[in-house]
Amino acid sequence: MTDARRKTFDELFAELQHKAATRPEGSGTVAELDAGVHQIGKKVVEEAAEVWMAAEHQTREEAAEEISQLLYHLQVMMISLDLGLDDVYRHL
Ligand SMILES: N=c1c2ncn([C@@H]3O[C@H](COP(=O)(O)OP(=O)(O)OP(=O)(O)O)[C@@H](O)[C@H]3O)c2ncn1[C@@H]1O[C@H](COP(=O)(O)O)[C@@H](O)[C@H]1O
Repeated sequence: MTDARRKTFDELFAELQHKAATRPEGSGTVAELDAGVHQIGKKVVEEAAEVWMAAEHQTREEAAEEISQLLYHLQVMMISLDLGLDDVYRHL
């Protein structure tokens, strides 16, 4: 991971929505969506634990990477539940 910004939260969400709609071959997102809410939930919990461990025992950069992965899996869960960004943002 470089310091250059690759994409924002909203941009990633739009990309994942597009993947879900077009189902390109080889997409990990499509595979995770097909695996279902239970499996996505396990990834969310796994990544949350990795964020915690990285925060306590690893570098800030490693923690940032784990946080990005947690955000990704949360977005997959949102799409699986047919939740849009506004459905979540209105609770912030
Ligand atoms: N940002 C992410 C992203 N963050 C995390 N992950 C996935 O989350 C998992 C990270 O888990 P770990 O590092 O713990 O690795 P792991 O435990 O070995 O992973 P698994 O064996 O469980 O798959 C991996 O499966 C990654 O592929 C992501 N997968 C995809 N994206 C982005 O999502 C977009 C769509 O991706 P595709 O659907 O694959 O085309 C692209 O822009 C990608 O860059």
